[in-house]
Amino acid sequence: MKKIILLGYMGCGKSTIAKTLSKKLQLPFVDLDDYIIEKSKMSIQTIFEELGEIQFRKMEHEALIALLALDQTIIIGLGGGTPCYANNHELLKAEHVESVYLKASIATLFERLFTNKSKRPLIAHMDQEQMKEFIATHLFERSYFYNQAKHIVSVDEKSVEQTVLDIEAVLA
Ligand SMILES: Nc1ncnc2c1ncn2[C@@H]1O[C@H](COP(=O)(O)OP(=O)(O)OP(=O)(O)O)[C@@H](O)[C@H]1O
Ligand SMILES: O=C(O)C1=C[C@@H](O)[C@@H](O)[C@H](O)C1
Ligand SMILES: [Mg+2]
Repeated sequence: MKKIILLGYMGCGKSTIAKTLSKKLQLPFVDLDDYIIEKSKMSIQTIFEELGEIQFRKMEHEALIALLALDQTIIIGLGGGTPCYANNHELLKAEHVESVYLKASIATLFERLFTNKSKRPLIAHMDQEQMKEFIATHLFERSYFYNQAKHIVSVDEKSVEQTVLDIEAVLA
């Protein structure tokens, strides 16, 4: 069964876009971070603080394997780092997977993340300048993995509705 996967940097809009896409395509949507929260009964911040990032990455890898194996066509919104750890980017090359990289510029990401950083442990403690520098470096490091998606959709200066239309077009 097909899996439509949205991936990209924190704040690129995976969760937001997936909700609208899910209504439009009449397909269930599972957010990988929410799935981990539900299974572990812990918030992402608590997992990072109490178990550490390495344990989070293991939980994330197992959650991805479990969702890809579901006998159901669904939309999955990945965590920002998911394609960049374990062999997750290889799992995304499977034939039944349609992966879509929601590509956002540093400026777009900064604008969306600065006002909304508290639930994102990697950036929660940063000031404006630190965050700009962090996003630039981190996005550069991660782009190698993101660019292996089967489809790339740019999200800069687009409404949620426009991005959803663009995703539908690449999936058609
Ligand atoms: N055109 C737009 N498309 C998507 N999100 C937008 C747009 N304009 C503003 N936003 C805001 O940007 C933020 C995107 O965050 P969202 O949680 O969807 O990203 P994410 O990729 O799921 O991040 P994370 O990897 O941290 O889970 C939201 O606060 C959303 O309301
Ligand atoms: O970019 C990342 O590494 C992360 C993004 C979020 O979706 C969460 O999965 C977590 O905060 C880590
Ligand atoms: Mg999200």
